[in-house]
Amino acid sequence: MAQLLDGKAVAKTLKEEIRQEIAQWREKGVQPKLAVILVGDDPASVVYAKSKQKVSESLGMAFELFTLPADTAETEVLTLIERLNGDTQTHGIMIELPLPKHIAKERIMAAVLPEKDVDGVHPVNRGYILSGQKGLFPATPQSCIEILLRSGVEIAGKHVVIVGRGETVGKPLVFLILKHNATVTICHSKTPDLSYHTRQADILIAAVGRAKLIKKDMVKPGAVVVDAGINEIPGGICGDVDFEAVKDVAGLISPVPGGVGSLTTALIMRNVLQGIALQRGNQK
Ligand SMILES: Nc1nc(=O)c2c([nH]1)NC[C@@H]1CN(c3ccc(C(=O)N[C@@H](CCC(=O)O)C(=O)O)cc3)C=[N+]21
Repeated sequence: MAQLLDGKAVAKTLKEEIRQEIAQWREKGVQPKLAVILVGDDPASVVYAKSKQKVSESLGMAFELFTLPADTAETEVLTLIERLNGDTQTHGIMIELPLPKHIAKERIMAAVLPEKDVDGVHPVNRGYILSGQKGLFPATPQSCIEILLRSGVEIAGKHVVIVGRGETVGKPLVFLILKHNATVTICHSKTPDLSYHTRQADILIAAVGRAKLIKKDMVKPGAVVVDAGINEIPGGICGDVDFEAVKDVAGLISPVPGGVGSLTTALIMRNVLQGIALQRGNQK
């Protein structure tokens, strides 16, 4: 039986660090603040926005939710973003996705000031992750890195196989992993003989959004398995890894829930703090 990569325990330590850093800013007269824009009433987005509010407040971060009706014009959303870009009291801005169809997601994502783009979706930040520069990067790929490093798993020199090439997890993760000096293979739905590749992994990361895709015979004995998937199933959520089977062959494995997902909200908060540093020009 594999050992667990305990996301909840890692999140607790991470939140404590963030809470302290927020307290330090407040002592200096800066109240870190996150603004979230929710257009329409996508039920998952409502839950995620509320969860960010709860975590913000528990860490001493100010939070404001802007809820706009589903038929809000794109220009109106852009006007709100412009106002928040210019508001020195707001350090992080994120827009809950999906947006209603009449709004061009790309224009919205490009409108947020890169230094306030705590979701890491602005084209400039997507570029910085490639070039290895300081920037704001998406929370879920950062969560994969943090759960490994903070559980004592070395990344450098390992063969990391990522399954999934999505814009929010798989693709950005390639560059974060490379920065940690691992060798990276990226696989996806069109990869022939997927299990050949996954069996080569010292560290296997699943981020495809297909429930229990990764089976026992796809994992090298003793490998570290990180599950970044969140799939809704009757009665709850499950990951991209068939946990019950894979736990018998892996050396370490992250559960869902209680794994990678436990860190993502905290990493949004850390991005707000990173954003403050960028906004002040002292690249921290
Ligand atoms: N519009 C939008 N906003 C988001 O914020 C958003 C999104 N879409 N799409 C997906 C990602 C992922 N994300 C998570 C946040 C918290 C947990 C979390 O706290 N998970 C707990 C379990 C929570 C439960 O039991 O339901 C855990 O894994 O331990 C997970 C995942 C937000 N996202």
